[in-house]
Amino acid sequence: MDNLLFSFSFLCTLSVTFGLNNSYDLSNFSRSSFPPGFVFGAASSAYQYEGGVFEGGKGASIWDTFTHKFPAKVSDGSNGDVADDFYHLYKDDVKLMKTIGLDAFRMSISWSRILPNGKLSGGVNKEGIAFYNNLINELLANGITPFVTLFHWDLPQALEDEYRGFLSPLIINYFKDFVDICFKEFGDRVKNWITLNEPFSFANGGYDGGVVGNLAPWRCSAWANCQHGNSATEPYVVAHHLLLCHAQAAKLYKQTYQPIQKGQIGVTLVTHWIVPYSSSIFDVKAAQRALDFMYGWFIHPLVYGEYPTIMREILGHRLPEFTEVQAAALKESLDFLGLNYYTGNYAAHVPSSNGANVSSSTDNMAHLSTDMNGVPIGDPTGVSSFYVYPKGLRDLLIYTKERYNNPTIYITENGMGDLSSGDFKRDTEDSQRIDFYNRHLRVVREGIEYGVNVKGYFAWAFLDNFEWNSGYTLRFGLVHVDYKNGLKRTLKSSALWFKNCLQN
Ligand SMILES: N=C(Cc1ccccc1)N[C@@H]1O[C@H](CO[C@@H]2OC[C@@H](O)[C@H](O)[C@H]2O)[C@@H](O)[C@H](O)[C@H]1O
Repeated sequence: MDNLLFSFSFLCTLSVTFGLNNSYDLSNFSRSSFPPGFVFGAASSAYQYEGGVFEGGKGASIWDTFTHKFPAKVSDGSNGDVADDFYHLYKDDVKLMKTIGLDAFRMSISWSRILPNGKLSGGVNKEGIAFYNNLINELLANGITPFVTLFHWDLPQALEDEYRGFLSPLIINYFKDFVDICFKEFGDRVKNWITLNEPFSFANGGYDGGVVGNLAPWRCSAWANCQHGNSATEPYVVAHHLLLCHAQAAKLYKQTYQPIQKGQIGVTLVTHWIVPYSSSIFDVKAAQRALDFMYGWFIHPLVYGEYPTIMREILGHRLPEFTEVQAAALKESLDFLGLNYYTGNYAAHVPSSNGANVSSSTDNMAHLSTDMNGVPIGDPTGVSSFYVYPKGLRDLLIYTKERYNNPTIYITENGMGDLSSGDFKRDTEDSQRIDFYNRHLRVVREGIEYGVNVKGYFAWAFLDNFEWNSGYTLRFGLVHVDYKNGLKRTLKSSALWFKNCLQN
């Protein structure tokens, strides 16, 4: 049994042998439950929060284009033109962060707000620089540490039009020019940088759509109902360029800025935890394949400088190669790993496709499901594909420690969505969200006790916001936003629960 499978099976055994079971003591957590200096935060992203779509000199992003050209791809036909109007309301929101007692706030920088047409040659937008300086200063003035994501999917439309965005290797230098400005302008105060948010989701959602649904720029094969694209090849090209963008950005930061600014840089990856549908070796192997195709696709190159063996075996030349220099740059690129975790899935073996309808979502030869013999993997949530499965987060943390050299980890997103009911009381008295956070924070603490090097935890999300293909129909926030009443903010029960826990 190869060592990957061994470690995966080891993990399954562990959860039985050591009684790491599913029943949780639901008592509230307190800061003292976690190591000194453990960071508690909440997260956001530019397109989902800011609004100000064309204010202050901002250029169009692919999400501005996608939501305006294809409103039917968003369940309520909405867009981020206004969103939470964070662009204008951020000072009040920072005060709410302080009221809750958050240590940190994860935000992203809109590339097209800094470089309206994506490139230096198009000019730097000074109003964009000013907005992020004001936001960063407001956070710091209120004792809140900014964690800044440089790319959270909102690519400048101009780069998509001129070069096809991340399908072109040219994107690597354009991304480097963009992050150079950010390090230079904000790096004296920003000490926690995340290059990319979920390269898996951008590559799968933007170029295949099979797992996360169709995200901008909405390319995939014709048989999957896209006008342009190739689900069998483009996700791997885009993912390769995303990894090279990350490596270049990290190299620039470490060589030019880190010695003076003394910050740290990492990347945020997302994965479900994958459980074999049965104890048959076929399903155990299918689960490992599914994990490698979602998580290993990115973490393996970042730790070992190469894609998982199983991906190379299945994909052959569909999977690009790293040069030795690129592999070395990847392996040196992480000060920390950001992990986004939402749910678990079962995986059952399926034979390889007969050559028809090949896609990155089915290359793993695994059928993913959220139930076993009709029994769901956990409590349902407002998101039809997300079930509450805290054990998966613990198993993921232990797996990452054992398999990927025990990196420093921040949980950069964890949370649950409710279907927006329109009833204020129902939407703000969110007891299931309290239970969700309590159960997931408990397993983070178990992971730390097991020796996993977790340094912080960010709730997704700080505010209810524009939830991509779900628009405003889903609410993930600790803070309620009333879209029918001037975007009024109200702390939900979960925000008050966090406040209580964080002050002890
Ligand atoms: N949404 C993702 C991408 C994803 C979706 C399904 C399965 C795996 C990964 N990831 C993070 O989830 C957060 C919650 O995402 C929601 O998940 C459920 C979907 O139905 C909904 O459309 C999406 O916004 C996003 O707001 C963050 O911007 C993003 O970083």
